[in-house]
Amino acid sequence: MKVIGLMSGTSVDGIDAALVDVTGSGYEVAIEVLGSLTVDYSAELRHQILGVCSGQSITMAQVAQLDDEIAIAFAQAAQQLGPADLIASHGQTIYHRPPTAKHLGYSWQLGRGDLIAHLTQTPTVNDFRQADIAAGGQGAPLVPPVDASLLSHPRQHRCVQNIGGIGNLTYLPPWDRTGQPPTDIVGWDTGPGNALIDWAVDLFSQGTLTYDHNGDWAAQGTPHAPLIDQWLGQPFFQQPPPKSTGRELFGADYGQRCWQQAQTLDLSQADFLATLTAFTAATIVHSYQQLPRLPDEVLLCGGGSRNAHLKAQLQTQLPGCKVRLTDDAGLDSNFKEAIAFAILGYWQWHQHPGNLTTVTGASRPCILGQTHMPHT
Ligand SMILES: Nc1ncnc2c1ncn2[C@@H]1O[C@H](COP(=O)(O)OP(=O)(O)OP(=O)(O)O)[C@@H](O)[C@H]1O
Ligand SMILES: CC(=O)N[C@H]1[C@@H]2OC[C@@H](O2)[C@@H](O)[C@@H]1O[C@H](C)C(=O)O
Repeated sequence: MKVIGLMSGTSVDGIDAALVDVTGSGYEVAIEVLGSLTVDYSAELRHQILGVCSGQSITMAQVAQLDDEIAIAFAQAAQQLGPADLIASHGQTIYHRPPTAKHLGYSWQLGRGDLIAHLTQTPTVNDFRQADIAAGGQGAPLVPPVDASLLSHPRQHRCVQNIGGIGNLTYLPPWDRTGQPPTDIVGWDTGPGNALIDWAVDLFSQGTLTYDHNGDWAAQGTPHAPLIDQWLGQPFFQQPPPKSTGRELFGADYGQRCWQQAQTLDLSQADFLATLTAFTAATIVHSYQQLPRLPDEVLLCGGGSRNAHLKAQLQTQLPGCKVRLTDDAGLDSNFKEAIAFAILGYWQWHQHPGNLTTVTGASRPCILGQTHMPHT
């Protein structure tokens, strides 16, 4: 079955799309990636989405307009990849509230599925996070079971580390990828990925740059170790899994507070970027220290895997693990999340549960997503 996976994440940079031929059943799926592309959001649309994510008030009419603009952009991205049997669209997260002891989680993705189905004349699955959340789960991360199916190694312990706007890990004990996955797979959000670095680069470049290319700017500075230790003391990092987070915590306000602290210590812009980058690496390593054991290999994906400075820091802080890219295990690190949603869509179509309760904390396995059929 040919499935198009569509994903735009917490970096809000654009839509990643992958056309994937998926075969097999359950966790024993096989894939061939037939095409992929990224469609950048227009500066105006990105600005609007970031505004909403940072808590800016908008009217219901503006929400409706934004929802449609995102759906149209997603449909156009799918159309560029050509016809498919199914579209699996994550949509654009504009709000994510993890569950607490008092209330269920809440997660809102814009880009309505009915409109994508109508515009592309292709059945479309979306709203992947809702069923897991209704069952008491975090609703995120959802990609770990796909990581298990595509990236488990028969003898080695692996971790897959996505570095998007937010970072998330999947811990994969050895598995030969037949039958049911091991019950000790875990995964959770590690904290900020590129979100804080992107925020600071945007500020320092007065909006002319959106990210620190290869980490070159951070590489010119010196990290401030006591500040990193202080930031790691924050409750999110002490909280046991399952856990998830978003721009609601690691957004502009958080970045602003960090920059104020750095200024009182007379840190230069480069020193601040070096500190944020080292902090991002430290949050990931901190999460790995909570695992049953350190992995033999860490496979990076997401845009942050192209930040050479961040990757080098991870390798230094995890001396016993080989830090590589998912490409080294045969999966394109730039499009892994889009490919993963194609598989999650395939699982919905075949009514196979998509969440791992050991990851999200949901009370039961759930069929994830809603399918919208096109009306001819
Ligand atoms: N060459 C590079 N050097 C440094 N950073 C890079 C480079 N290329 C991309 N990035 C970073 O990757 C980000 C985009 O990553 P990605 O597309 O994985 O994010 P995302 O889709 O929002 O992810 P998620 O949903 O997992 O949060 C950019 O905002 C930028 O910070
Ligand atoms: C609510 C939401 O959109 N969460 C994203 C985000 O981006 C990274 C991290 O936070 C992860 O938990 C999740 O995305 C990935 C694709 C997931 O669900 O596995």
